[in-house]
Amino acid sequence: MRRAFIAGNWKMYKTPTEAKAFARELRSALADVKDRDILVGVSFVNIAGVVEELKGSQIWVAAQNMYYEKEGAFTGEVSPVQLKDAGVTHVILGHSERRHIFGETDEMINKKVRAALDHGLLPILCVGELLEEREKGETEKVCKHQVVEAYKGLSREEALKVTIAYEPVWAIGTGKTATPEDANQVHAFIRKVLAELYDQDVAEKTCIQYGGSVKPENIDALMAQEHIDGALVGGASLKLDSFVRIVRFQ
Ligand SMILES: O=C(CO)COP(=O)(O)O
Repeated sequence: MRRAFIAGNWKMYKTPTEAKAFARELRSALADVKDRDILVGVSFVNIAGVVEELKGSQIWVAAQNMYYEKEGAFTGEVSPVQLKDAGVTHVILGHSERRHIFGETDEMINKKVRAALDHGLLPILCVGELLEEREKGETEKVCKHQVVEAYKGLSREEALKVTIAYEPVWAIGTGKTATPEDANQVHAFIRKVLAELYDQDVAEKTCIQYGGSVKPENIDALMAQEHIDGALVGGASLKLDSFVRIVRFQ
């Protein structure tokens, strides 16, 4: 059985002061939850405060992006070595907002996945199709391409360290969720791609989260699906009650 993994992606929300206070509240509200993995993905400037608040708890902290070089003249960028030292365990890579607003390519994402693993960070790789791609029936083709490109050069052992978040772009921040059955079908397909790239064991062990308008009202139905192992939650992770309810899915 795969362990459930619920992650909040705070995106570019919360100041350092707000993030610290929220992390403290979250820690106490979730203190008794031990049977699932929990993570918050925070802005770079919020890492130090949130890591401090969550130290010794079971809630992990992720960055939402990074550069793939370990150091150098890359003004404005943040390296995996810096992130590791700052206390994050995971890094969200290839989010659709990175791909579509900031022009990240599959090649860059592959380099970032490589660099994260080289420096002891666990990648959460986001994949997902645009609305027009879904309408053209290209969902599987797009997701396969993004997975194959991102995993290029990864050994089997490295592949086992990657979490995938399937986030259909048309469902992000729109209130439209893929139906649990539709999402499950794509998750099953992604597992098939992993079996082709590696083997059945990698396919079965890889955690695949769903993301896109996850809310307290739909989390239970999503998590009831065989191939949905968790969620990457945007808007609904910013409020204590809703994120706590999502983490406590039944
Ligand atoms: O992009 C997302 C998580 O990474 C999803 O965002 P929403 O939950 O706000 O739709």
